[in-house]
Amino acid sequence: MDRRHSHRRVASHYLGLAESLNVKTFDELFAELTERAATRPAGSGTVAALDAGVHTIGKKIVEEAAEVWMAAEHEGRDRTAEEISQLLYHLQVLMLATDLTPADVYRHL
Ligand SMILES: N=c1c2ncn([C@@H]3O[C@H](COP(=O)(O)OP(=O)(O)OP(=O)(O)O)[C@@H](O)[C@H]3O)c2ncn1[C@@H]1O[C@H](COP(=O)(O)O)[C@@H](O)[C@H]1O
Repeated sequence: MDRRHSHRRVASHYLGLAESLNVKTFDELFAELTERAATRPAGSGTVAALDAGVHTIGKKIVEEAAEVWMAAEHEGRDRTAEEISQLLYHLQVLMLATDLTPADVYRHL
């Protein structure tokens, strides 16, 4: 099975789960980003980040991690939660760029 077909299968699986929930979970966001990577819609920030490559994505992760730290020390719970969501997003972009799925990560938790 080629990589693009595999991405579509994963996306289809996760998008099915997302329909029954009111908030986006980690797995649902991953499904959405997987679909973006496979279909490459115009204007997608995810596609732009993937095209920029692992080095650029990695720098963004470091930046977002610092913003999480600063928010936690100085900006309160809501801002911290928002920054964590952005960090999770960029981690997922790195997972896609390195061909990792949530299952690959979960097996280490
Ligand atoms: N959850 C996110 C998400 N979190 C963070 N980000 C990106 O990360 C950036 C983080 O913001 P910063 O506060 O660091 O702002 P910034 O420094 O001005 O950002 P940059 O200009 O440096 O990218 C945001 O501007 C977004 O580009 C996200 N981009 C997309 N998503 C979701 O991912 C899905 C796919 O998005 P697209 O690929 O853009 O269609 C959609 O559901 C989006 O809601």
